[in-house]
Amino acid sequence: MNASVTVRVPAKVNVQLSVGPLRDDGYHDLVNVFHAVSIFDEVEAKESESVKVSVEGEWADQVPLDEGNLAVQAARALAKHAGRSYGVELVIRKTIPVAGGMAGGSADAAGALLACNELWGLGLPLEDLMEIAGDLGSDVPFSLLGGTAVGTGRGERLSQVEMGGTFHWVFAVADGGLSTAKVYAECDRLREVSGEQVAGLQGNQALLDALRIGDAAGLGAELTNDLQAAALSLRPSLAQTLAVGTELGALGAIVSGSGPTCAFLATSAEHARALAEALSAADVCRTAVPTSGPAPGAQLI
Ligand SMILES: C[C@](O)(CO)[C@H](O)COP(=O)(O)OP(=O)(O)OC[C@H]1O[C@@H](n2ccc(N)nc2=O)[C@H](O)[C@@H]1O
Ligand SMILES: Nc1ncnc2c1ncn2[C@@H]1O[C@H](COP(=O)(O)OP(=O)(O)OP(=O)(O)O)[C@@H](O)[C@H]1O
Repeated sequence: MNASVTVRVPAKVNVQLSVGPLRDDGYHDLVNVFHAVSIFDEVEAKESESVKVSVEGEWADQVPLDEGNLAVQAARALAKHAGRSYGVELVIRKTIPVAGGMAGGSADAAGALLACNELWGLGLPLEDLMEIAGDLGSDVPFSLLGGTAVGTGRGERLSQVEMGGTFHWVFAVADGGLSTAKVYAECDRLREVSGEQVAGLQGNQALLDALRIGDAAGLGAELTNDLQAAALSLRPSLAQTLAVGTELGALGAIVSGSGPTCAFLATSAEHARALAEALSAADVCRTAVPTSGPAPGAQLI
């Protein structure tokens, strides 16, 4: 048994998010092309008699410290799977924005699964952890896997996408988050009002080809997010953030998942740095962060 284990887990952006009709269980079927990016939370797991959590970093005050914390839920779910009442002290070092559409809570849950599996010496294979992850949240399996992957079902059934290079991104982080459930509900409401019929869900071949050959311009042209209209309806100021990034030369601009973070695709690392500076100066976001993808999934460090 190790006395302490630390895991690093990436944030994500959805480069295609196609949303089907509301299911009877309250979820939506998706075609969800996830792409992990190099913004990471760290989850440290230390020996302890009981399950405890603390959070450090810029976003710490927005993260619950009780049973609502997804990392705590993950530790408990893993102990239950193992049939034991293990304890753990979890320390989350948060860099991923909270309620930002970048799967921050899911990252911490994935980190806790991997760290506790190691701390408790369980030796469960990734496929078992992925199974537990899917019950914790639709995005949690991808946080374990990382890279780029197509998610179907609720987004929890994953198949990895072959990748041909590195993409350079800027994330414009907003003040205040958006509730994922409310954004899905707003998507349903807007569809009801407009009478829009949801067509069959399928992967966009041009997008998958652009990912495969590392074609940033091709990827930028094909970015789509069915939740974007709903996020803009709930947070109209995001329209200006997207417009400014586009005017500043982004190859593509999109709301990240359920928002309110906006993602911009750049031509190079240098372009991403310049774009981030210009977005910050334009005063259309709280902060703009240059980064790249794909990033690896949850990893012991
Ligand atoms: C928007 C995305 O981040 C895109 O990757 C995900 O679809 C959301 O994944 P998540 O945050 O892990 O969401 P969950 O914790 O599974 O679900 C939160 C809520 O989002 C809605 N939800 C989520 C996933 C899905 N396929 N359909 C949904 O309608 C449901 O109202 C659900 O109660
Ligand atoms: N470890 C955690 N980190 C962040 N938020 C957490 C955590 N555990 C529980 N939460 C709760 O979950 C809510 C959603 O946070 P999260 O950062 O996962 O949103 P998100 O990035 O928009 O999710 P997604 O992109 O998966 O839809 C927060 O408002 C917070 O109350």
